[in-house]
Amino acid sequence: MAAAAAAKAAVVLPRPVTFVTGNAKKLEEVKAIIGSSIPFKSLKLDLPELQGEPEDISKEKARLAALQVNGPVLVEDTCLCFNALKGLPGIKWFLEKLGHEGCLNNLLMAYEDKSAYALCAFSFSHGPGAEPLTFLGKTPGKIVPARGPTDFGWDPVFQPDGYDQTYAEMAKEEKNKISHRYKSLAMVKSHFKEAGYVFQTTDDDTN
Ligand SMILES: O=P(O)(O)OP(=O)(O)OP(=O)(O)OC[C@H]1O[C@@H](n2cnc3c(O)ncnc32)[C@H](O)[C@@H]1O
Ligand SMILES: [Mg+2]
Repeated sequence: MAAAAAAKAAVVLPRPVTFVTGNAKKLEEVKAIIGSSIPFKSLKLDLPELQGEPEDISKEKARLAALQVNGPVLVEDTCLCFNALKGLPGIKWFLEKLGHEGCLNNLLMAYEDKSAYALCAFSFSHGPGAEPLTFLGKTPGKIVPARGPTDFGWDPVFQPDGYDQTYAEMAKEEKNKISHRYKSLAMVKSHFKEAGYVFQTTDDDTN
């Protein structure tokens, strides 16, 4: 009886979940962190990004992605936030216009406080019209003059607390154990475990 009730309550989702991003470096990390724990495939789409709080940007990305994909989606929005600037600059266009490295340091020149945090907001939507769930992962650190490879965004200028290397200098596996993205995805994975979603295979299950 109890088993029948549980079976009835299970949410059935078409398999796989689509992770929508236009950022190849993000995708690499997400693949490494999710592994085989959630059946997912990726889709490269540049979704319009509103300005606002990271959680709201992420939710809106998930709503748009679910409509485009017509199925379950994961998206994420990541920002680098300076405590001296009350959490700004955060938004993507600000970072892209200024450049990720020298200019970010210059921005903080007037301030003693170089502390910052990397914030990752993953959102999951069951499909078009479903309200997205959001999972926030935050890693504190500080802004330093750029060190290390420059192949992923602001990694060279962000040094997480408790480390003497920047994200860029760390081995990928090391970053993926402590990063904002890792923490947010740990919550996503727990959610999938607890929710006990049942995945129905579709023709689209190519991973
Ligand atoms: O399609 P989406 O997933 O939105 O990809 P995006 O490149 O637009 O990504 P965001 O808006 O979330 O990211 C804002 C900026 O931060 C950069 N970024 C994101 N995650 C990062 C990380 O872990 N390390 C360094 N830079 C990162 C990214 O390259 C962007 O320039
Ligand atoms: Mg984006």
